[in-house]
Amino acid sequence: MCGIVGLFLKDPKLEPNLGAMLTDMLITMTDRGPDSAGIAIYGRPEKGRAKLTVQSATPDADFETLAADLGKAIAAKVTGTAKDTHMVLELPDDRLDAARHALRSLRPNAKVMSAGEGIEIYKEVGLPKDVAARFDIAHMSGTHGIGHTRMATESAVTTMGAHPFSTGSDQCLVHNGSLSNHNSVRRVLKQAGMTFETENDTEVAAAFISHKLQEGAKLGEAMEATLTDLDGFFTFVVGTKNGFGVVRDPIACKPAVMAETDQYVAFGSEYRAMVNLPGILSARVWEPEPATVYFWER
Ligand SMILES: NC(=O)CC[C@H](N)C(=O)O
Repeated sequence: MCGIVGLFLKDPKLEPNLGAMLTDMLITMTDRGPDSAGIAIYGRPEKGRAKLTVQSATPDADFETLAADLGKAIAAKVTGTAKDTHMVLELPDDRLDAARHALRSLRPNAKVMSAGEGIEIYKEVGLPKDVAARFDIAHMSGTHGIGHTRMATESAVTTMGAHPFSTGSDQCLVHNGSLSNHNSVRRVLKQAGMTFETENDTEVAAAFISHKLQEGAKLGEAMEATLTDLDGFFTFVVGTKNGFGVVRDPIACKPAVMAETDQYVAFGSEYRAMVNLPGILSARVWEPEPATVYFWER
């Protein structure tokens, strides 16, 4: 099981409703994954600024002076917005690497959920309705987003084991299925310098795509490579700063439905995730083909 939803907006008029639409879609998929839930939201990037979303199990202690401490450490203006166990830190985009580095010594127990110009990732153990409420996802606006509700197969039920996984700037991936060769792919990626936070198979898929993108591949090419190099079952939905992609393994036993109108492209593990979207009754609705890469970029 596991439930996936995704929404890539073409019509800017829908942007204020992105969080509300994704929340509704994800809650519909609750019975596909009771363990943990997460959402990646891509907001419109602000020129010269970047965002670092961090999570802490002890937010009161860790977040109170974090923005000021980080600002001092990297000699730049840093602002922080806390939501429950997560905090979004905004800082100059050329100080992002320095900020990640400083965070490791300033707050050794804080975890980086995502980094980039547009992306924010919120994920925790729990049901979609509770996770979405904790982070007030329904009031977030943005250009595209991806949600996931997990029934664990490959690693422990923890915050870091929840999807989406982000292994590169403005990148994320969610997965329904299980990979049989993730340990050997992880070894190869580690040798190439990629680092991992969990024993999870999906994190390997995310890092595989990030590594291909770092090597200069386009999103479509990186996703195509999963079909030859990753073994097992998968439906993947991938997000980048400007793009949104879907790919299923050649057997495609993990369900997937897509819908497209002039206003959006939507993904659901099942059609019922999309029933409340505007104009769904006249949308083009189809099942993505096995071993076929679909992607949209602005
Ligand atoms: N049920 C699933 O699709 C699980 C996805 C992935 N293998 C995980 O454990 O996180």
